[in-house]
Amino acid sequence: MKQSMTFIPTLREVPADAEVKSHQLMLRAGFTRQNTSGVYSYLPLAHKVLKKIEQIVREEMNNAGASELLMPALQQAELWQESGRWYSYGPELMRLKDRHKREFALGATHEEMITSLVRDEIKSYKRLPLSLYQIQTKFRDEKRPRFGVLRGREFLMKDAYSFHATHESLDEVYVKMFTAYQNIFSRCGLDFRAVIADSGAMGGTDTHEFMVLSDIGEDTIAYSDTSQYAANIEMAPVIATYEKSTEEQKELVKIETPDQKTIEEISTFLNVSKESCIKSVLFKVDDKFVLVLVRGDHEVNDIKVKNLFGASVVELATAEETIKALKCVPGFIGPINVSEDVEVVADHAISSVVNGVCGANEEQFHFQGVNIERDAKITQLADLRFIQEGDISPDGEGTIKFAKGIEVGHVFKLGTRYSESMNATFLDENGRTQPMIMGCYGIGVSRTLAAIIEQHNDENGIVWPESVAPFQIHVIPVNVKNDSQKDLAEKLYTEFTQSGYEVLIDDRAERVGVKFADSDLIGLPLRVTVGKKAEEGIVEVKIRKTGESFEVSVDELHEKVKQILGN
Ligand SMILES: O=C(C[C@@H]1CCCCN1)Cn1cnc2cc(Cl)c(F)cc2c1=O
Ligand SMILES: [Mg+2]
Repeated sequence: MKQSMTFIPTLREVPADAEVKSHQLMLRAGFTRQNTSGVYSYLPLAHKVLKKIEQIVREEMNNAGASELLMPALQQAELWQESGRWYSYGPELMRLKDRHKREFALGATHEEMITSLVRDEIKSYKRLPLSLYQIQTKFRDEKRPRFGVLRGREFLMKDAYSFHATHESLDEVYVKMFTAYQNIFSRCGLDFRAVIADSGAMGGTDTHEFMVLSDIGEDTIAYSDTSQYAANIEMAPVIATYEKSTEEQKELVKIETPDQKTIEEISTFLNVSKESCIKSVLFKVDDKFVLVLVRGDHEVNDIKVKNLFGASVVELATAEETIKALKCVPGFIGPINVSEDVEVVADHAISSVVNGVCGANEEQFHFQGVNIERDAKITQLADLRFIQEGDISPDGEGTIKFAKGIEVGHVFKLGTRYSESMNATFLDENGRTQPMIMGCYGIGVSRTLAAIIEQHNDENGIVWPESVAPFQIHVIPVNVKNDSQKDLAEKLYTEFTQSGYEVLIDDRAERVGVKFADSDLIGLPLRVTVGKKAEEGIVEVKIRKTGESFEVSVDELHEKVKQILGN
């Protein structure tokens, strides 16, 4: 491709509103432009990288036995009404009406679509298992689109779905997909971890997320410092046990604690440890109030609360709701003398608190000498806190450390969540009608592109792994007005292209400083500069990754390039 003919609008300055490296570099290197919040165009260089990533995805999906198809983005509301998700999803699901006022969703995902397609055609166990996938634009009206294409409202996803007669068959395909994902992200040059995840509203059992390690990742990974254990912190179970102090139980005493609300303030004001404070957090779990107790040095894990109650919505109660439910302003609430319509549950660590402190459900007052099993009515003790660094690893080996990750893949064992609600059944070998067992497997293709940039860049720009680079070689004539430089550069461009390399030539009449700065920004693996020594048949080769550069005679050049780029 000739740069004078294509469209690579590079920027000298770092755009102010781009907070993360990949967003900055995609704008500066002319890979993307934002059209509106969360909506982006992928310019020619980004488009070529997307195609490279897609090609890797296709090869691995096909190798895992899946067949590619393409489903509609326009999804009739009836499908989502059958699964119930038309009602359970809120503003994130983009909806529209056609000219006949019929309602549609813009595809946020395709469980309903694929299930309705397969149920009409597959009736016998003999036709199972079946794995299908697509690579298509998804629409999700994110509340806070940010970080460029990392969290957009329109993005490219590979979504695969598998259908099975038995759970064993699903297990087999799940492993094949898991392996395919490991291959895909390795081939994209990513440093990633597969972590045990929370299946959330998807139901089903096993689920893993593929996380690219990055400080700007929104997800927190809890991993063991000695074993292979790694989980999304949302679901990492806590197996720690707590020794109970032997001190005598004291009387319950109400004390004045003027304006002392947080655990920090209370433990300082009363000169007690955080471990002996009881943190009370009021949630709305679907449509009822639940007061969750955790030890003062722990945090409530709202996903665990959600899973404990099998709820679809769990939200922190507002101040008004708190006053309504507990007859007390936030900051002084607690589990003692709580009205019947508030359920109180506690994390396991609470049972080790002796003579603790908690809110008195009276403004400006707390209780001391609190012994929960004596003074309050707890309906359940459960694992309700976030795991912390230093906790014992859930597999019993080593201690937990945290890392931030960008979720680029997510695989689920769905079970019959959709086949039952949408009546996708088959006749098993005994002639009995059964719901199909399903799996689903997603990769954020456009997010993967940005994640690669997050992990492959330096102070001068992007440093593409060769496997996904938009081009392999950047030929740069220093001065296109000098015939020997111009002719040699074009000759090399033609020869490299004929040898099968993908070549970008900067044939613009720009100053060499601009060309080199743009070349570093765009970040192709290899640069061949044709400058003053063109007459002597000498060019300069530069390796983008290492910064190493050296002069090479033209007749050794092809051999040298072959060594560096492989092929
Ligand atoms: O997408 C999945 C599960 C798997 C992931 C792999 C590929 C197939 N889908 C989970 N999820 C996430 N956000 C969503 C947002 C909206 Cl607005 C929606 F309507 C539905 C979903 C939704 O279902
Ligand atoms: Mg996910």
